[in-house]
Amino acid sequence: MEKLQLQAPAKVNYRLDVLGKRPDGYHDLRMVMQRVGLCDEISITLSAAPGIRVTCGKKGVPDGPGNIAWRAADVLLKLSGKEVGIDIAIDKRIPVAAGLGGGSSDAATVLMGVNELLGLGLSDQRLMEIGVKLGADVPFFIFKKTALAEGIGDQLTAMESMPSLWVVLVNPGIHVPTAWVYQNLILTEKGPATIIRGSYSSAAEVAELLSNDLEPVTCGKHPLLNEVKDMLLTAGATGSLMSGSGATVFGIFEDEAVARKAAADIAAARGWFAEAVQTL
Ligand SMILES: C[C@](O)(CO)[C@H](O)COP(=O)(O)OP(=O)(O)OC[C@H]1O[C@@H](n2ccc(N)nc2=O)[C@H](O)[C@@H]1O
Ligand SMILES: Nc1ncnc2c1ncn2[C@@H]1O[C@H](COP(=O)(O)OP(=O)(O)OP(=O)(O)O)[C@@H](O)[C@H]1O
Repeated sequence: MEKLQLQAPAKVNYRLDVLGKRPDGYHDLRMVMQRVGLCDEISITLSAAPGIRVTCGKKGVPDGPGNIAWRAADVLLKLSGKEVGIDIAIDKRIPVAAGLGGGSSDAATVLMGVNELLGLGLSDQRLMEIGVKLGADVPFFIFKKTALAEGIGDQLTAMESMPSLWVVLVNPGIHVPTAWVYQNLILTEKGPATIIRGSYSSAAEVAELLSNDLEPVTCGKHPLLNEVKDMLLTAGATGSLMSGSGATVFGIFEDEAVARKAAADIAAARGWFAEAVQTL
């Protein structure tokens, strides 16, 4: 039957301001979110045998109903009322529990893919409303543009203009549960919020935007991450920051060769995950 082969990209947070805690335990945020060209490969196949089957085969990622991609397919299959089977195979390239939104991107990609395969005709807006119930980052991956994200991360406004950059992602094998980071965040009174413009035109301008309120929490527990940030700057990055709740750290570069050399040198020296990718 019908099959789709799709790519689910990772994201980095150029900025993450925590504005306050909500009565439901979630936090109000103000973020700038950017997709990057490190992708999970997802194939979705419709079959006659009813049920949803997810295979991933990556350590730390469950097959079956524990997988966020399974839950995404389940919502749409139930909504369709159809008696078909959905087989999902995920080739996981994005580090897990790494602040790169890998699970959220898989879920968003499955929502968009199953919508198409089952001919449901749901709008992106509707898919985003369904997606936010699976995870706060899911709507961003359906939006598909560099965004100012507010609310819990689901109120999205497209940035007017952002430069195409090289991003070096470095993960020293540290996995951090997002819920733990938010639970250990100490909210402090801050001065007036920095203005976020709609338009940035160079790595130097984006570097001025780089700031993440979750960084002190994760770096406090894993001080090695401060060293990773410095390694990226020494290797020529215009700026470096932890992404999301961590523990992946990224550096921004204008020059492809410098970015590729930085990633190769860090991977060779320390044996860590280090890749140079482009912004999407
Ligand atoms: C850190 C980020 O990745 C930045 O983009 C997101 O804020 C997290 O997005 P996510 O992983 O899709 O988040 P969810 O799966 O919905 O929630 C994971 C946990 O993070 C906390 N959480 C998440 C989003 C938010 N605005 N406030 C929160 O406090 C909640 O305690 C929740 O239990
Ligand atoms: N398809 C999936 N891909 C990755 N992790 C998954 C998936 N399904 C379930 N999980 C579980 O979700 C947790 C981590 O999710 P994910 O990789 O999205 O974290 P993250 O990259 O830190 O996300 P964020 O940037 O939103 O903080 C792990 O406990 C993992 O077992």
